Amino acid sequence: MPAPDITRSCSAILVAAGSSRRMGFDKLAVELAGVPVLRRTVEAFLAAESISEVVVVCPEERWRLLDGGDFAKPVRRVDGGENRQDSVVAGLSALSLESNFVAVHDGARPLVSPEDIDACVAEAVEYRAAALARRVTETLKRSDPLDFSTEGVSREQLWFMETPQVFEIRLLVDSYADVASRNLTVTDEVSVMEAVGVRVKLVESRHPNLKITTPADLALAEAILR
Ligand SMILES: Nc1ccn([C@@H]2O[C@H](COP(=O)(O)OP(=O)(O)OP(=O)(O)O)[C@@H](O)[C@H]2O)c(=O)n1
Ligand SMILES: C[C@](O)(CO)[C@H](O)COP(=O)(O)O
Repeated sequence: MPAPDITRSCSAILVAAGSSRRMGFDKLAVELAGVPVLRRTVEAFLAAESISEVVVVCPEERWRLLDGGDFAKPVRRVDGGENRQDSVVAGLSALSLESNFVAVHDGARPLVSPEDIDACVAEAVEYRAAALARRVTETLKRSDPLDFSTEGVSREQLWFMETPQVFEIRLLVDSYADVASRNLTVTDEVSVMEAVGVRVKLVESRHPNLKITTPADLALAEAILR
Protein backbone atom coordinates (compact mmCIF):
# COMPACT_ATOMS: atom_id res chain seq x y z
CA MET A 1 0.00 0.00 0.00
CA PRO A 2 1.65 3.32 -1.04
CA ALA A 3 2.13 5.80 1.84
CA PRO A 4 -0.66 8.43 1.88
CA ASP A 5 0.27 11.75 0.28
CA ILE A 6 -0.09 13.96 3.36
CA THR A 7 0.05 17.06 1.21
CA ARG A 8 -3.46 16.14 0.07
CA SER A 9 -4.75 14.19 3.07
CA CYS A 10 -7.54 15.64 5.16
CA SER A 11 -8.69 15.26 8.75
CA ALA A 12 -12.33 15.74 9.68
CA ILE A 13 -13.79 17.58 12.66
CA LEU A 14 -17.45 16.68 13.24
CA VAL A 15 -19.05 19.18 15.62
CA ALA A 16 -21.75 17.42 17.64
CA ALA A 17 -21.82 19.16 21.04
CA GLY A 18 -24.87 21.37 20.61
CA SER A 19 -28.04 21.45 22.74
CA SER A 20 -30.69 20.67 20.06
CA ARG A 21 -32.88 23.47 21.48
CA ARG A 22 -34.93 23.88 18.27
CA MET A 23 -35.50 20.12 18.14
CA GLY A 24 -36.51 19.77 21.77
CA PHE A 25 -34.59 16.52 22.29
CA ASP A 26 -31.17 15.16 21.32
CA LYS A 27 -31.30 15.31 17.53
CA LEU A 28 -27.94 13.54 17.18
CA ALA A 29 -29.25 10.46 18.98
CA VAL A 30 -32.39 10.14 16.85
CA GLU A 31 -32.35 7.13 14.54
CA LEU A 32 -32.82 7.67 10.81
CA ALA A 33 -33.78 4.36 9.18
CA GLY A 34 -32.42 2.59 12.24
CA VAL A 35 -29.07 4.42 12.50
CA PRO A 36 -28.42 7.35 14.91
CA VAL A 37 -27.86 10.69 13.16
CA LEU A 38 -24.34 11.07 14.55
CA ARG A 39 -23.30 7.59 13.52
CA ARG A 40 -24.51 8.23 9.95
CA THR A 41 -22.40 11.37 9.81
CA VAL A 42 -19.27 9.59 11.10
CA GLU A 43 -19.77 6.73 8.63
CA ALA A 44 -20.09 9.13 5.68
CA PHE A 45 -16.68 10.63 6.50
CA LEU A 46 -15.08 7.23 7.06
CA ALA A 47 -16.34 6.24 3.58
CA ALA A 48 -14.81 9.35 1.96
CA GLU A 49 -11.47 8.44 0.35
CA SER A 50 -9.94 11.87 1.10
CA ILE A 51 -10.51 11.62 4.88
CA SER A 52 -7.67 10.11 6.95
CA GLU A 53 -8.98 10.61 10.51
CA VAL A 54 -12.09 11.84 12.31
CA VAL A 55 -12.35 13.94 15.48
CA VAL A 56 -15.87 13.93 16.94
CA VAL A 57 -16.56 16.94 19.15
CA CYS A 58 -19.30 15.67 21.48
CA PRO A 59 -20.12 14.82 25.10
CA GLU A 60 -19.39 11.33 26.35
CA GLU A 61 -23.05 10.27 26.20
CA ARG A 62 -23.16 10.95 22.46
CA TRP A 63 -19.90 9.09 21.88
CA ARG A 64 -21.72 6.00 23.11
CA LEU A 65 -24.01 6.28 20.03
CA LEU A 66 -21.00 5.08 18.05
CA ASP A 67 -20.96 1.80 20.02
CA GLY A 68 -17.24 2.34 20.69
CA GLY A 69 -17.12 1.62 16.97
CA ASP A 70 -14.34 -0.46 15.53
CA PHE A 71 -13.63 1.93 12.69
CA ALA A 72 -11.31 1.44 9.72
CA LYS A 73 -9.71 4.88 10.32
CA PRO A 74 -8.73 6.71 13.56
CA VAL A 75 -11.78 8.23 15.30
CA ARG A 76 -11.32 10.29 18.48
CA ARG A 77 -13.64 12.20 20.79
CA VAL A 78 -13.09 15.64 22.38
CA ASP A 79 -15.44 17.73 24.52
CA GLY A 80 -17.18 20.69 22.86
CA GLY A 81 -17.53 24.29 23.95
CA GLU A 82 -20.12 26.94 24.73
CA ASN A 83 -20.85 27.69 21.06
CA ARG A 84 -20.11 26.03 17.72
CA GLN A 85 -16.99 28.18 17.24
CA ASP A 86 -15.54 26.94 20.56
CA SER A 87 -16.31 23.36 19.57
CA VAL A 88 -14.45 23.76 16.28
CA VAL A 89 -11.42 25.18 18.09
CA ALA A 90 -11.54 22.22 20.52
CA GLY A 91 -11.56 19.89 17.52
CA LEU A 92 -8.56 21.64 15.97
CA SER A 93 -6.57 21.04 19.16
CA ALA A 94 -7.25 17.29 18.89
CA LEU A 95 -5.98 16.79 15.33
CA SER A 96 -3.05 14.43 14.81
CA LEU A 97 -1.47 17.02 12.45
CA GLU A 98 -0.56 14.23 10.03
CA SER A 99 -2.74 15.95 7.41
CA ASN A 100 -2.44 19.30 5.70
CA PHE A 101 -6.18 19.89 5.40
CA VAL A 102 -9.18 19.78 7.70
CA ALA A 103 -12.88 19.40 6.89
CA VAL A 104 -15.23 20.92 9.48
CA HIS A 105 -18.73 19.45 9.36
CA ASP A 106 -21.95 19.62 11.35
CA GLY A 107 -22.68 16.33 13.08
CA ALA A 108 -26.33 17.24 12.40
CA ARG A 109 -25.84 16.81 8.63
CA PRO A 110 -26.03 12.97 8.36
CA LEU A 111 -26.97 12.76 4.66
CA VAL A 112 -23.72 14.23 3.34
CA SER A 113 -22.30 11.98 0.62
CA PRO A 114 -18.70 10.73 0.55
CA GLU A 115 -18.55 11.94 -3.07
CA ASP A 116 -19.46 15.51 -2.08
CA ILE A 117 -16.93 15.37 0.78
CA ASP A 118 -14.17 14.26 -1.62
CA ALA A 119 -15.16 16.91 -4.19
CA CYS A 120 -14.94 19.64 -1.53
CA VAL A 121 -11.56 18.40 -0.29
CA ALA A 122 -10.24 18.38 -3.87
CA GLU A 123 -11.26 22.02 -4.32
CA ALA A 124 -9.65 22.97 -0.99
CA VAL A 125 -6.39 21.33 -2.14
CA GLU A 126 -6.62 23.55 -5.23
CA TYR A 127 -7.79 26.80 -3.59
CA ARG A 128 -6.72 26.43 0.12
CA ALA A 129 -10.37 26.93 1.17
CA ALA A 130 -13.62 25.39 -0.09
CA ALA A 131 -17.14 24.85 1.24
CA LEU A 132 -20.13 22.79 0.22
CA ALA A 133 -23.21 24.87 -0.63
CA ARG A 134 -26.51 24.72 -2.52
CA ARG A 135 -27.61 27.34 -5.05
CA VAL A 136 -30.78 29.27 -4.22
CA THR A 137 -33.39 28.20 -6.78
CA GLU A 138 -36.55 29.59 -5.17
CA THR A 139 -38.01 33.05 -5.87
CA LEU A 140 -36.92 35.56 -3.20
CA LYS A 141 -38.70 38.69 -1.97
CA ARG A 142 -37.88 41.35 0.61
CA SER A 143 -40.95 42.45 2.57
CA ASP A 144 -41.20 45.71 4.53
CA PRO A 145 -42.81 44.80 7.91
CA LEU A 146 -44.31 48.29 8.16
CA ASP A 147 -46.21 48.61 4.89
CA PHE A 148 -45.97 45.00 3.58
CA SER A 149 -44.44 46.34 0.37
CA THR A 150 -42.32 43.70 -1.33
CA GLU A 151 -39.49 43.80 -3.78
CA GLY A 152 -37.80 41.06 -5.75
CA VAL A 153 -34.33 39.88 -4.74
CA SER A 154 -32.14 38.39 -7.42
CA ARG A 155 -31.13 34.83 -6.57
CA GLU A 156 -28.11 35.07 -8.87
CA GLN A 157 -24.92 34.39 -6.90
CA LEU A 158 -26.91 33.39 -3.78
CA TRP A 159 -26.18 30.11 -2.00
CA PHE A 160 -27.42 28.18 1.05
CA MET A 161 -24.29 27.37 3.03
CA GLU A 162 -23.66 23.77 4.03
CA THR A 163 -20.75 21.79 5.44
CA PRO A 164 -18.09 20.40 5.18
CA GLN A 165 -16.02 23.53 4.96
CA VAL A 166 -12.45 22.55 4.14
CA PHE A 167 -9.18 24.43 4.66
CA GLU A 168 -5.43 24.17 4.94
CA ILE A 169 -5.08 23.45 8.66
CA ARG A 170 -2.55 26.24 9.23
CA LEU A 171 -4.84 28.76 7.50
CA LEU A 172 -7.86 27.78 9.63
CA VAL A 173 -5.92 27.72 12.91
CA ASP A 174 -4.35 31.12 12.27
CA SER A 175 -7.65 32.62 11.09
CA TYR A 176 -9.55 31.41 14.16
CA ALA A 177 -6.77 32.87 16.36
CA ASP A 178 -7.12 36.19 14.52
CA VAL A 179 -10.90 36.17 14.98
CA ALA A 180 -10.54 35.30 18.68
CA SER A 181 -8.05 38.14 19.18
CA ARG A 182 -10.74 40.50 17.90
CA ASN A 183 -13.50 38.90 20.02
CA LEU A 184 -15.53 38.22 16.88
CA THR A 185 -18.39 35.67 16.98
CA VAL A 186 -18.78 33.63 13.79
CA THR A 187 -21.43 31.15 12.63
CA ASP A 188 -19.14 29.04 10.45
CA GLU A 189 -15.63 28.78 9.01
CA VAL A 190 -16.53 30.70 5.82
CA SER A 191 -17.43 33.63 8.10
CA VAL A 192 -13.97 33.30 9.69
CA MET A 193 -12.38 33.55 6.23
CA GLU A 194 -14.52 36.58 5.40
CA ALA A 195 -13.25 38.22 8.61
CA VAL A 196 -9.62 37.68 7.57
CA GLY A 197 -10.11 38.43 3.88
CA VAL A 198 -9.56 34.94 2.47
CA ARG A 199 -11.74 33.81 -0.43
CA VAL A 200 -13.52 30.43 -0.24
CA LYS A 201 -14.42 28.35 -3.32
CA LEU A 202 -18.04 27.22 -3.05
CA VAL A 203 -18.67 23.67 -4.23
CA GLU A 204 -22.20 22.79 -5.30
CA SER A 205 -23.50 19.75 -3.39
CA ARG A 206 -24.80 17.04 -5.70
CA HIS A 207 -26.67 15.09 -3.03
CA PRO A 208 -29.12 16.04 -0.23
CA ASN A 209 -27.20 17.47 2.74
CA LEU A 210 -29.83 19.04 4.96
CA LYS A 211 -29.09 19.97 8.55
CA ILE A 212 -31.31 18.24 11.09
CA THR A 213 -32.64 21.22 13.08
CA THR A 214 -36.39 20.77 13.77
CA PRO A 215 -38.72 17.72 13.87
CA ALA A 216 -39.83 18.46 10.30
CA ASP A 217 -36.27 17.80 9.14
CA LEU A 218 -36.43 14.28 10.57
CA ALA A 219 -39.46 13.40 8.43
CA LEU A 220 -37.76 14.84 5.34
CA ALA A 221 -34.52 12.96 6.02
CA GLU A 222 -36.40 9.68 6.53
CA ALA A 223 -38.22 10.25 3.21
CA ILE A 224 -34.92 10.87 1.41
CA LEU A 225 -33.46 7.66 2.86
CA ARG A 226 -36.40 5.52 1.78
N1 LIG B 1 -21.76 24.56 21.24
C1 LIG B 1 -22.02 23.89 20.09
C2 LIG B 1 -23.15 24.23 19.28
C3 LIG B 1 -23.40 23.51 18.13
N2 LIG B 1 -22.56 22.47 17.83
C4 LIG B 1 -22.84 21.64 16.66
O1 LIG B 1 -22.88 22.44 15.50
C5 LIG B 1 -23.77 21.85 14.53
C6 LIG B 1 -24.72 22.90 13.95
O2 LIG B 1 -25.38 23.51 15.01
P1 LIG B 1 -26.98 23.49 15.19
O3 LIG B 1 -27.62 22.74 14.10
O4 LIG B 1 -27.42 24.89 15.43
O5 LIG B 1 -27.12 22.59 16.51
P2 LIG B 1 -27.62 23.03 17.94
O6 LIG B 1 -26.81 24.20 18.43
O7 LIG B 1 -27.66 21.80 18.78
O8 LIG B 1 -29.10 23.50 17.59
P3 LIG B 1 -30.03 24.53 18.44
O9 LIG B 1 -29.58 25.91 17.97
O10 LIG B 1 -31.40 24.19 17.97
O11 LIG B 1 -29.77 24.28 19.88
C7 LIG B 1 -24.53 20.72 15.25
O12 LIG B 1 -24.06 19.46 14.81
C8 LIG B 1 -24.21 20.98 16.72
O13 LIG B 1 -24.17 19.78 17.49
C9 LIG B 1 -21.45 22.14 18.61
O14 LIG B 1 -20.71 21.19 18.31
N3 LIG B 1 -21.19 22.87 19.73
C1 LIG C 1 -22.59 25.97 9.98
C2 LIG C 1 -23.81 25.94 9.08
O1 LIG C 1 -24.35 24.68 9.03
C3 LIG C 1 -23.42 26.30 7.67
O2 LIG C 1 -22.99 27.59 7.60
C4 LIG C 1 -24.89 26.87 9.62
O3 LIG C 1 -24.38 28.16 9.78
C5 LIG C 1 -25.39 26.39 10.97
O4 LIG C 1 -26.45 27.26 11.29
P1 LIG C 1 -27.18 27.25 12.71
O5 LIG C 1 -27.61 28.65 12.94
O6 LIG C 1 -26.15 26.80 13.73
O7 LIG C 1 -28.32 26.30 12.56
